[in-house]
Order: sequence, then structure tokens, then C-alpha cells
Amino acid sequence: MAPALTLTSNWPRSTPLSLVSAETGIFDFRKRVGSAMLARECIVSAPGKVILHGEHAVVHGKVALAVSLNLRTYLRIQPGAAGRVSINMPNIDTFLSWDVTSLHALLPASRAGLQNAVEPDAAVVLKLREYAGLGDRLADTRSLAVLAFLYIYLSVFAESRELPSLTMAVWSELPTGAGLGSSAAFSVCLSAALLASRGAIACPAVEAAQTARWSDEDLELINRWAFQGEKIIHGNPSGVDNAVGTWGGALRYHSGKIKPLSSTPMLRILLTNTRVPRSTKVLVAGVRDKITKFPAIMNPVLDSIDAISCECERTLMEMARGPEIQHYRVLEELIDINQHHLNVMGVGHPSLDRLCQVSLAHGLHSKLTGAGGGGCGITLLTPDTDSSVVERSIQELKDCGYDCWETSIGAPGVLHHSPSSLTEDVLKILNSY
Ligand SMILES: Nc1ncnc2c1ncn2[C@@H]1O[C@H](COP(=O)(O)OP(=O)(O)O)[C@@H](O)[C@H]1O
Ligand SMILES: C[C@@](O)(CCOP(=O)(O)O)CC(=O)O
Ligand SMILES: [Mg+2]
Repeated sequence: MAPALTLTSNWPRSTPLSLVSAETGIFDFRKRVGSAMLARECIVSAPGKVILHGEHAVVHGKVALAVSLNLRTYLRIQPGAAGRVSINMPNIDTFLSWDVTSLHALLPASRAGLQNAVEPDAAVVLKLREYAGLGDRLADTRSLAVLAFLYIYLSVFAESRELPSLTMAVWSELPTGAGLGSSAAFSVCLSAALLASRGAIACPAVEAAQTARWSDEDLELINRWAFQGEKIIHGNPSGVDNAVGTWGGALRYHSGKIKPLSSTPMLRILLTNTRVPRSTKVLVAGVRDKITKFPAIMNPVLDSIDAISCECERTLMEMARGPEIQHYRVLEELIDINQHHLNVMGVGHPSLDRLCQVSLAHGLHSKLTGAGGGGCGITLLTPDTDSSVVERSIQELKDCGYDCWETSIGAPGVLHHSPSSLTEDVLKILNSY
């Protein structure tokens, strides 16, 4: 087995081989054999998401409604230094590099083929943890991203004769660990870029300054592997976040079944990030424990959240035919009821209570979005909300130390990019690795 490796966030960026043996404290220069070069670079992006209703309940087979956000994660894979696999994740201050030869020892023994994205089993994840020197810190943010990369990279290339040398850089406009699906956007990008580099899906041609989408069949494969990445990061994900990251737009998600909500009205939503850090993995596990402990109490709550999602969907469909102010009153009530349910499930937080109180003082209704426990909340803006009310609410929420902005929803799903389609800022960051 390879010696344990240390995450070296403070290692100089100019040092491409930020691979340090925990035992010796020196670089690991093993011999470089059995590595192939990638043919070319691949740049992809995927959006974050907002869950309108159904977070947590969706993990237990209930309906969720979710929409994509105009904040994206960008990931570039390019041919790397011969014999090296390097990953650069500046959002989580993690920069690592391994010798490809040492990675060969981690290739899974049983190979089920690319079409059957294989579940990461506990023994495999433990082996990867040991290899990368990550210990068993349940929710260490950096560990989970490194594990997701290693798992998808090794699985996707498992049947190649050689593992490719590559350098990956990822940058996100999304706050990480705040309920906006950064883990899914990351997993979708990883899956799309690695599958495309492997030649498992076609790389859709992109003209200068253009982006391109994959075929539905390819999107399904991207989504299947992204789901495995989410399994590593979340433990027990429902699959709703990676579905939005892959397909974009607005959708209804129920036990793996994805239905696009094509005729939804344009909703105006304020997003507030309480900036209280939390881990989806820990929160999802906490809800599971509560359901196991008090099934007769918790199952009706899950059923009620399911009914809220269905009522919201019905209301949105009616609004698409002709929105009336009464529809907005219904949406507001559903938001309030769901927020109470989420508190009952143990995923509230005083910072989220404050968000609800501050917005309600201005007549606006809010609920947490995503896993809760801090992170982000959404506030519905209605046609009869005066712009001065919106401005005052935003200011008061900012005064609480929160980030608050009006968001735009319904962005496209995973995209393949030409370099010139990226903004200067994103290109500059990706180019610096
Ligand atoms: N840009 C990124 N770079 C590296 N890892 C990321 C990035 N975005 C998300 N992740 C991974 O996803 C985790 C956050 O996922 P999670 O707790 O589900 O919160 P959320 O999905 O709501 O942002 C991070 O700890 C990290 O492991
Ligand atoms: C709580 C949950 O419903 C959503 C989690 O979203 P996020 O990771 O907090 O963005 C979990 C899931 O659906 O996998
Ligand atoms: Mg997540």
C-alpha cells in the first residue's frame, strides 16, 4: 500500500508535486510507468440548485421540486506532467498530486463496465482514504472532494490499459457547503469531464466562444456517475441535486424519476446565505436517525412534505396558465408550513429562524433550502412586493452578517465549453493551475 499522503493546502502552488509522504515528509518519486497522456483538454461547467420543497424527505422516497441556479462550477482537465495526476481545488484550498503508478494499485478488482456506474462500497472508500492519508473524519470537506475525484477517476478508467496523467482544476461561483448543491455541481463536472476524456461520451464540438450540450443518452451516463460522486460526499443522496446539475431548468424528482417542469411561471426569489457552515452528510444522517428512532412521529411529517411538494407543483401549473395573487398566497403558506416541518426534523438553525423573522417583518416568507443546519434560505418575492421592501429586507439581512441577493433560476445543465466561452475571471483562475 502507498504511504499515507498529507493534504498540503499550504504547499507552494509552484510545486506541481504536492505529494508528501506522511512518514518521511518528502516527495514521493516513484517510477513512472503505465501512464497514458490525455489527448486534449476538456472544460465543463454545471449549475447549482435551489430546492423549493422536499429536501430531506426526497432521500426517503418523497417528491422534491428543484430549479437550477445561475451560479456554476467550472472544471478543466488537461494532459498533465508525465506520470502524474494532479488536482487543484482552490475553493477548498486543496492541491494534491500523485504518481500514476501508485494509483494502479487502487484499481477496483471487479469491473462492471462504464454503463453500470458502480456503487462505492465501504471497503473501496476506506482503501482510498488510507491511500490519500485522509483518516476517517466523517465530514472533512476536503477529504470528501478528494475521495470523489479518486473514485470516479479510477472507476471510469478502470478498463483502460493505462491510467492517464492529467491535471484537473476546479473553480466554483457557488458557496461550498451552503445548501446550493455545490457537491452535485462538482460531481457532475467530474463525471462529464472524466467520461469525455475517457472517450465514453462524445465531446460535443464547440466553436470559439460557444458552449455545447450532450445528447440525452450521454447526459444519463453523466448523471449516473455524478450520483456516485454524491454518494461519497453525502453518504445517502436522493439524486435530485445531480439531476438538476445535469439537466438544468426546473424539475420534479421522485425516487429517481425526473420530470421537467416545463411550464413554470417565472418566480422571483431572494437567496440568503447565513454563512453558518454545515455538512449535508451529517444532516442527512441525523434525519435518518430521527426517523429510525421515532418512525410513527416522523413518517407523517415526511408525508406532509410530500403533499406540500405536490400542492406546490399543482399551484405552479395553474400559475403557468394565468398567475393570480391568490396563487402567491398559497406558495407563501406552503413555505411556512415546510419550514416548520424542517425544524421538526432537526435541520433548522437559529440563523435560519432569524432569516424567517427578519423577512416576515417585511411580509416576506422564507424557508431553508438544501440540507439546512445553517447555509442558505429562500424568500419568495411576489408581484405585490414593493421594491423598497425588497431593498430594506436585503439590507437588514446583510446587517445580520448574511449574504443576500436576488437570484435568477433556470440555468442550463452541464455544458462543454470552448476556452473563449469562459469569462476572463474564470479563465484566469483555471489557467493558474
Ligand atoms: N468547488 C469545489 N471544489 C472542491 N470540492 C467541492 C467544490 N464544491 C463542492 N465540493 C465538495 O462538496 C462538499 C460540500 O457538499 P455539501 O456538504 O453537500 O454542501 P452543498 O452541496 O450544499 O454545497 C465540499 O465539502 C467538497 O467536498
Ligand atoms: C438534504 C438533501 O435533500 C439536499 C442536500 O442539498 P445540499 O447538499 O445541501 O445542497 C439531500 C439529498 O437530496 O440528497
Ligand atoms: Mg451537496
